[in-house]
Amino acid sequence: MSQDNSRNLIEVQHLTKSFVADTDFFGRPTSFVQAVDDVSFTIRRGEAFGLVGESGCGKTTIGKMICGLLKPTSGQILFEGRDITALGQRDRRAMCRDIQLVFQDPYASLNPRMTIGKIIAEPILTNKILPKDQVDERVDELLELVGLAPYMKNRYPHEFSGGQRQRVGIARALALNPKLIVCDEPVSALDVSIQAQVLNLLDDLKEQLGLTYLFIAHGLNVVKHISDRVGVMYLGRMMEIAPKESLYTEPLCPYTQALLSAIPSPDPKLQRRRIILEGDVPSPIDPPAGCRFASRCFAKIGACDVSAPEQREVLPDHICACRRYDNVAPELARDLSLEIQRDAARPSYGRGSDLINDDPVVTPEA
Ligand SMILES: Nc1ncnc2c1ncn2[C@@H]1O[C@H](COP(=O)(O)OP(=O)(O)OP(=O)(O)O)[C@@H](O)[C@H]1O
Repeated sequence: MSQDNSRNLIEVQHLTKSFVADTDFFGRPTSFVQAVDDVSFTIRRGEAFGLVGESGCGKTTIGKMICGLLKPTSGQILFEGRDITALGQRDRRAMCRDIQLVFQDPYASLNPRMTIGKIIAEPILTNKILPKDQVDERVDELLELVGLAPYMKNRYPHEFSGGQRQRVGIARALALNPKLIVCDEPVSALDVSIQAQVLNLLDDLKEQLGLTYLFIAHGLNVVKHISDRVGVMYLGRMMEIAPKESLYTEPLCPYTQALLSAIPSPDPKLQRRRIILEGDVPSPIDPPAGCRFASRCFAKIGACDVSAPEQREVLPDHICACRRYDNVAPELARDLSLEIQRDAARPSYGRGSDLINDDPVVTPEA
């Protein structure tokens, strides 16, 4: 990864986290869940880094380790060049002011007994950011920043809609002027129409306040709008990292291609070639020895079962951990990003045709 380090706000290096899955009669661990395994990536100042992958692949665990809520098993997290995993409690608390979290569930993340004014003021008072007589004014300012009226501060969370509650959660995260906000699936609990509003708000705040985001989501469609670069995870491993433009048009890893093919087309007259992955995700307690995705990969070769390739920069700024990245038909990648006209002849994939899962093209109703 050749990069100017001063551009990076966060550098995650060989991060690993395992949880105890089971213990024996004496309470000694007998098996472990490998939630995150040797993951490395950077987040540059002022960028939104999207982290995607299906449920259980380790996204939230990474977010929690960056926020200091979980201690890594091994690896480093450099924040402005300092390893936050090695800090003492006081230094970590100070550092945590710079890294705030917006939670997935706006219904569960706000204290129902506090007014939203108090919820937003709490971190300011606890961290003694402002004199008490200025806190009220700051709360009004934060409410306006997230599109809520200051008079609403005397209301309780149950008096707000899901979208409004998520705005309160964002205001609370902004209260300490953080440098990085970890957004853990911030819109997945909201209606689709409200999702777009909250995503637009986050995008506007990023421009206005020069924020940096780690934006966690299940699917590539949610992060497409907001992210500058995207990392794709599978079963604890980082499979691919690329700028948004190249990830969506030139996905190199077969798993990324499968995720992209699952994005529904907004135009019913257009159809997209779907890659249906067969089989289940292996258990994180006993993950495959080679590439984590090998058991479901349509492009795998024998070596994929034996050893996992390292993450490496295979195109400028495009990192991939797949030894088959140059063997999967480029036409397939193009079809996934450009979409195929419904009546167009199906393209021949040549070399890739024996590799891809040639499932039928789904034809939407006219
Ligand atoms: N405290 C814990 N104890 C034991 N196992 C855990 C713990 N937290 C997470 N795990 C396991 O670690 C793996 C990764 O979990 P994580 O929540 O990071 O995944 P995720 O990608 O964020 O999933 P989701 O999108 O569903 O939130 C899962 O197998 C999960 O069961």
